[in-house]
Amino acid sequence: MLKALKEPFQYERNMEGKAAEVANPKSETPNKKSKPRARNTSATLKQMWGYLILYKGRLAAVMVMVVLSSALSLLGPYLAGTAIDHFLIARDNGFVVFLVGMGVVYVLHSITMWLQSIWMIGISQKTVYRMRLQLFEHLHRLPIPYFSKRQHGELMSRVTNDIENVSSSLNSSAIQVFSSMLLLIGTVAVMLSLSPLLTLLTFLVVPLMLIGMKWITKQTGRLFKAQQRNLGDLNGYIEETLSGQRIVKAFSQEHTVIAAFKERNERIRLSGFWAQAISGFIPKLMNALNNLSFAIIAGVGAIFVLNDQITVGTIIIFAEYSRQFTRPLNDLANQWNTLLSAVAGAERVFDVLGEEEERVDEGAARELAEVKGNVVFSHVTFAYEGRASTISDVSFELKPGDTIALVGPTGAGKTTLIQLLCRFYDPSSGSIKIDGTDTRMIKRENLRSHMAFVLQDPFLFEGTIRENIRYGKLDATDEEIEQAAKLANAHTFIMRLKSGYQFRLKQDGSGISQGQKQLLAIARAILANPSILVLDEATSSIDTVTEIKIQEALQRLMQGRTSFVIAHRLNTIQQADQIVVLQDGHIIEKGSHSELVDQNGYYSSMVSGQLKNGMLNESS
Ligand SMILES: Nc1ncnc2c1ncn2[C@@H]1O[C@H](COP(=O)(O)OP(=O)(O)OP(=O)(O)O)[C@@H](O)[C@H]1O
Repeated sequence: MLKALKEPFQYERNMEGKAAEVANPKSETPNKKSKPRARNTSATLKQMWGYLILYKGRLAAVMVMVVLSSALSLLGPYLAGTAIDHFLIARDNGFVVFLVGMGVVYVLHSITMWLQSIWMIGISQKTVYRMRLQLFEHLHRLPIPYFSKRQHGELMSRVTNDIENVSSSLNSSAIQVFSSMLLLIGTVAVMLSLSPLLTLLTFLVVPLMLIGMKWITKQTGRLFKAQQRNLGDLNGYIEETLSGQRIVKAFSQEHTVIAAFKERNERIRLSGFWAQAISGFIPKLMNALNNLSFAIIAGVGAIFVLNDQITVGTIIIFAEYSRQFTRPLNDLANQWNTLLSAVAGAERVFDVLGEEEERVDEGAARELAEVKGNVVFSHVTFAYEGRASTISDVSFELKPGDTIALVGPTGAGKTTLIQLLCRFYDPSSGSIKIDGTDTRMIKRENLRSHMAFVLQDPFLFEGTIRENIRYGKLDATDEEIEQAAKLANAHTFIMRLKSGYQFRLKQDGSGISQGQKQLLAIARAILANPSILVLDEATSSIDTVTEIKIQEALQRLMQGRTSFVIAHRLNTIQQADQIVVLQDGHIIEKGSHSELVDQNGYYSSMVSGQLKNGMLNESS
C-alpha cells in the first residue's frame, strides 16, 4: 500500500492537473542535481537589485528626494550657526526673514523625507509581492523529491517570514543607507571647509567607531541568519505536529513533542537575544563616542574662540555637524544590520528560487492529446539516489482498459512503480511507454492529466464538497459534478448532509467518514475521466455497506480504463487481467489468478494463507 499516506507527517500535496492525490515518495534525495548557487551576500544583493531595477523611475525619484533631504539637513545647522554669529554676536538686522528661511528649510526637509519614504514603501511592497508570487509559483513547479527532503512549515516560513523581512528592510534600510552616505560626505566636506583642524579632531573617534561597528556587525550577521533559520525550523515543527495531532495524541507523545518544541524555542530565544542585544549595543557605543567627540570640539573650540581663531557660530555649527557626522555612521551601522537580516531572508528565498524546476528538461518532450491506455514497462530499473536498486528489470504490458494488480510484501516497490509511471522519478534504465511513446518524451503535466489517483487516504481540501469533487475537472458544471457523485455512489450520503453539495469540509477533509472520503475521491476521478487510473486499495476495514458501495463505484470507474491497482483484496486481485507479484523490486510471479495459483509459488501460498479473511498482504 502507499503507506506514506497514512502518515500525517508525510502528506504530499500535489496541485497539478488531475493527479490531485499522490503518494509520498519517501525520498531523501532528489534524482536531479540542482544548479550550483553562489551563497554570499554580494550575489544576493545583486539578485535583489534585479528586482528593484524594475522600478527605476520611482527609484530615481526617491534618490532625488534623498539628495534634497540630505542637503536640507546639512543646511539647517549651517544656518543656525550663521544666525548666532550675525544676530546674537554682530547684532545684524533681518532676523525675522532669516527665521522664516530656516522654517522653510525644515518644512521642506520633512516633505522630502516623507515623499522618499512613501515612494520607497510602494517599491518595496511591489517587490515583495512579485517575490512572494514567484516563490509560490516556483514551489509548485519543484519536483516531488524536493518536498520530501524538507518540512512544509519550514518552506512556509520562507514564503511568509523571510519575505516579510525583505519587505520591512527595503522600506526603511535601503534609503537610509543611501542618505546616510550622502550626509556623511556632505558633512565632512562642509566641516573641512570651515576648519580643517577641528575636522581632524572630530575624526579622532572614527577608528574606534569603525572597529566597534565591524565587530558588532560580524557577530550580528551570523546571529540574524541563525535566527531566521531557527524560526523556519520552529515553524516547520509546529506545522508538522499540528497536522499530526492525532498521531501525537494516539501515541501519548505530547510531552516529547513539547520538550522538542522547547528546545527549538530556546534556540530562537538565544539567537534572538544575542542578535538584538549585540545590535542594540551599537547606538550606545555611538552615543558614547559622539559625546567624546563633542567634548573634544567644545574644549578645543573654546580655546580657539578665546584666541579669536574662529567664531562661536562656527563652534555651534561644528558641534551640530559632529553629531550629524556620527549619526549617519550610527544609522549606517544600524541599517547595515537590518539589511543583513534582509539579505539572510532574501538568500533563503533565492535558494528556493534557484532550485531546478520539474520542467526544465522538457525541451524535446511533447503533449499527447489523447491516450488510449496501452502501457508497456520494459526492463525498468531504478534506484533512489544513494540506495541500492529498488526496481530491477521489471517488464509487463497492459492493453487499453486492462487492470493490473500489484501485490507483494511491504517495501517490494509497488509505490515506486507508480511513481515511475507518473514521472515523479524516471527509470535509470529501461523504459515506460504509453501508447508507444516513452514517458520521458511526454511533458509531465500532460502525462499526469491523463491519469487519476484514488488513494486510501484521499486528500481533501478545506472547502465545499462540490469544490472538492470539481478538483478533478475545474471547468465541470454542477450537473456534471452531481452525475459523477451519483456514479460514485456518493450522491445519497451528500444529500443527507445538512447543506448537501455546499457542505463545507474542514481542512484535510475532516467532517466526513473515511469511507465517504473514498467515495468523494472516486467521484473526483470519475469527473477527471482519465485514461489511466491508479488505485491504492484501502486496507482498513470500512463497514460492509460502504464497502460494497465503494467496490461498486470502483468497478464503474475502472470500466474501460487502464488501471493500476495496489491491491489487498482477493476479490480485486482475482478480477485483474494481470497480477504482478513483486519482491525486493523484482517480479517474482506474473499472470492471471488461476495461472498463479497453479504455479504453487509465493502467490498461491499468500492466497491460501489469507483466504479466510479475504485480504492479502495486510502487513504492507
Ligand atoms: N524516497 C525514497 N528514497 C529512498 N528509498 C526509498 C524511497 N521511497 C521508497 N524507498 C525504498 O524503496 C523500497 C520500495 O518502496 P515502495 O514504497 O515502493 O514499496 P511498496 O511496495 O509500495 O511498500 P508498501 O506496500 O509498504 O507501501 C523500500 O525499500 C523503501 O525503503
